[in-house]
Formats: sequence, C-alpha cells, structure tokens
Amino acid sequence: MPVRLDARSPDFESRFTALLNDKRETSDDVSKAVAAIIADVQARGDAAVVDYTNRFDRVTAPSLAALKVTEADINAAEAACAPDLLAALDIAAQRIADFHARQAPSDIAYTDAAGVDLGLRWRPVEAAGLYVPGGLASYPSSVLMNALPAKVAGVARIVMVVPAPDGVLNPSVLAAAKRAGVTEIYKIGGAQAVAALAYGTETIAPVDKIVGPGNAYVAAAKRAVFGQVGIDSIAGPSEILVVADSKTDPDWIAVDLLSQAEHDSSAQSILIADDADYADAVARAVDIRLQSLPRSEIAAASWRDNGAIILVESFDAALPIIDRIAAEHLELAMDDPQALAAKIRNAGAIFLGRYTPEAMGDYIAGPNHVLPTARSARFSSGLGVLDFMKRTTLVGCSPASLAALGPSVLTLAAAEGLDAHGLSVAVRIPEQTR
Ligand SMILES: NC(=O)c1ccc[n+]([C@@H]2O[C@H](COP(=O)([O-])OP(=O)(O)OC[C@H]3O[C@@H](n4cnc5c(N)ncnc54)[C@H](O)[C@@H]3O)[C@@H](O)[C@H]2O)c1
Ligand SMILES: N[C@H](CO)Cc1c[nH]c[nH+]1
Ligand SMILES: [Zn+2]
Repeated sequence: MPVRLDARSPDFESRFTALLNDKRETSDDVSKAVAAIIADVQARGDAAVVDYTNRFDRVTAPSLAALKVTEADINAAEAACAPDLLAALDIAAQRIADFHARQAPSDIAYTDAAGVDLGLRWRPVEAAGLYVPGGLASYPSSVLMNALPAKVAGVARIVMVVPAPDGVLNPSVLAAAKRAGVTEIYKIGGAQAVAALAYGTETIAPVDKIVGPGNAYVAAAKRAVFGQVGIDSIAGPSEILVVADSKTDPDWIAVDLLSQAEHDSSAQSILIADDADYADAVARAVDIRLQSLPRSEIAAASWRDNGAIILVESFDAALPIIDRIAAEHLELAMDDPQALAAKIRNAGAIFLGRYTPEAMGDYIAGPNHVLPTARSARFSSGLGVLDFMKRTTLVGCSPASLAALGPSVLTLAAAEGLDAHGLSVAVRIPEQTR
C-alpha cells in the first residue's frame, strides 16, 4: 500500500518531509558504480564502453563500431513499422516541432544613451548528445522530444545513444530518429554512454551538451560529467502528482497514477484529494487495474514503495504541499483547474482538467516530455530549444562613449586595486577626462 498522509494530522510535517527526502534517484551505491564506469571509459575508451554494454545490455558486440546504427538499419527499421505507427509519429513530430519553433529566442541589439552599442546573440551548441532511454521500455517519443528542439536550435551535430537490451532495438525508435533527422546513433546506454559522449572515445567524438531522461544510473552520470559538458535538467524516474476533486471517475485517476508508475519501479505517483472516501475509491481502482496491466509488476512496486495519498482540507490548503513536491507532471482534475494552476509555482508540466490525462503530454500535445524530476522543478524546466543554445553578449564603444563612461571605470578599478584595468581605459581617453 502507498503511504497515506493527512495534512491535518500532527505528524504530517515529519511524514511529508520523509516522503520528499526519499532517495529514489541517487543511492550511494549508484553514485559509486557510476563514478567507476566513467573513470573506466575515460581510461579505456571504446573497450570500456563495449564491455559495459555487453554486460548490462546482455549483448556480445565485438567493437563500438558494431554498435553504430547504419543508414540501412534506419531504413529497414522504418519499413518494419506499421503505417499507423508512422502516421502517429508524423503527427507527434509536427506538433512537437511547431511548439518548439515558437521558443526560438530573439537577439538584442541597441545603442544606449551613452552611445555604447550593446547586444546579446544566441547561437546553438556545436554538438549535442541525446540520451534516449531503452532499458525497460522503448521510447520513440523521447527521440522526438530530444531531437526536435535541437534541430530547431540549429545544432550541427546531433548524436543519439540508446541501449538495445539483448540486442533488440524497437524499430519505431529508429523511425522516429529518421523523422527528426538524426543519423549518428549508437546502441549504447547507461553511464557508459553518457561518459562516451562527455569525454569521447576512439569512435565517438565528444559533444558539448548531453540531454535526455534516463534511469538512476543515467541521471547520476549526467550529474557527474557536468562541467566537462553541459547538461539539461536531471530527468530521472517519472513522477505524477494528481490533484483530484471527487467528481472525476476514480478509475480515470487510477490509470493516470499508473501511467507513470508503469515506467519504472522507482517512479512515483501521488494523489492529493479533499475527500477520504474518494481517495479510497481511487486506491481500490488502482488495485483492480493492477490485476490486468501487462507491466503490473513494475507499476505495483512503484505504487507500493513510492506512491502516496495525501488528504487535504481544501485545494487552496494543498498549494504549499503541491509546491514542495514540485512534481514533474501535475494533473489538476477538477472544475476550473486554471484558477489553481495560476497559484502554483513549482511543476514541470501542468495538465488542466478532467480531459487532459498526462499521457497527452508524453506523446502528442507538443510541449516537451523531458521534464525535471526529484523536486528539481523548483529551479529548473523541461527540455526546450534554449537548452541547445547559449548567449553571447556584445559591447562596442566609440571614442566618445568610452570617454563618457571611462572615468567611472577608473574609479571602480582603483577601488578594487586593479591598476591595469584602469590603465586599459585611461590610455584610450583624453587626459582631461581621466
Ligand atoms: N523524465 C522524463 O522525461 C522521462 C522520459 C522517459 C523515460 N523516463 C524514465 O527513464 C527511465 C528509463 O529507464 P530504463 O532503465 O528503462 O532505461 P535507461 O536507458 O535509462 O537505462 C538502461 C541502462 O541502465 C544501465 N544499467 C542498468 N542496470 C545497471 C547496473 N546495475 N549498473 C550499472 N548500469 C546499469 C545499463 O547500462 C542500461 O543500458 C525510467 O526511469 C523512466 O521513468 C523519464
Ligand atoms: N512520462 C515520461 C516522462 O516522464 C515520458 C514518456 C515517454 N513515453 C511515455 N511516457
Ligand atoms: Zn510516461
């Protein structure tokens, strides 16, 4: 059974804090294993990546080159996909590309009152590594979510890594890559793939930024290589927080909770309700659904070990709880969800109303499904075009604007005791203005 908390009970704060502090993502064991894998990939390059891939994905690749996907592989995979699957990928790709095209930022350029030319320009990173998870399930949708913002940003080299457990890669993953225009693809995953992208090996040239979701090993590896490369937010095991009044069919809410629980036994599903009987009905509906879900073992473990039901007096009283959970996905299944959404500060993505199941965002709505997990929505955002871009500022002075502003630089440089700074301005401006 998931934990059950009542926001009105005296022990709520301590039990809620324990729930927030769970260590679903980075146990010491995972961090240690990941550090060793990264060090080995740095030391042995291709050979280490192949050894770990053979071990964790149960394959017998002779070399990293053998794990590189060819153009023929991509075409054969596409041919193996059913027409309705390809059509659905096309619809998703179009909607995701449209949403992300609207995120393209504008440069700034103006001359200020002192006559200084000022600007800010955006440029794409040169090479991006996309992590597409694939250990327990295949995610063609994550290929589109990772790759299309990189394309919109104008990234020149896009490298995709995706594990192929037992040597099997779902053809839809490569069909999605084809739609997104990704051609450099390696069938590798986990910390070894992240390390290869960050540090490079004989076969894989290093990238500048690594993005994408993954399990605890992937999330820990991204954290560890940050600094060597940029990373997006940490998108680890999936989470959903559903806030439901008692007017939505309990079965609908049950399957929404299970939709994220079925990703991973480390996933987390939380229900906030203002009616105890309704919460019981949802819990019963979850148990019934678990009897017939194909991935019920994973979903049941996730619901039992990480799930929670929180009872509140009112949804306004739930606001601080919602913000502290800072869920990756927040569903508001109630009348007037906009009113509550307007007051919420922390959530990766909000799904409004009874007819917006979170799965719409996973596949087709348009916004990205690579979202911050493990409370990191307090300070970070889902994947987007800006994750593949960086800003450079521009400053241009004329003799007149330098003479106008230079004396202030002299004063500030003197205050900091940095004489060369002051001199670099002084030598350029007339003596009488110094
Ligand atoms: N937040 C998001 O946007 C988002 C999107 C899709 C999926 N997800 C999450 O991504 C995760 C996918 O996980 P997954 O496992 O299916 O695929 P994955 O690709 O993230 O991980 C598989 C890899 O993990 C490594 N690994 C497994 N066991 C290991 C061990 N004992 N030691 C070292 N390395 C090991 C292996 O290298 C394997 O290739 C799930 O948690 C899912 O919830 C998140
Ligand atoms: N819910 C996942 C993000 O946490 C994304 C996904 C892909 N496919 C299905 N779901
Ligand atoms: Zn999902």
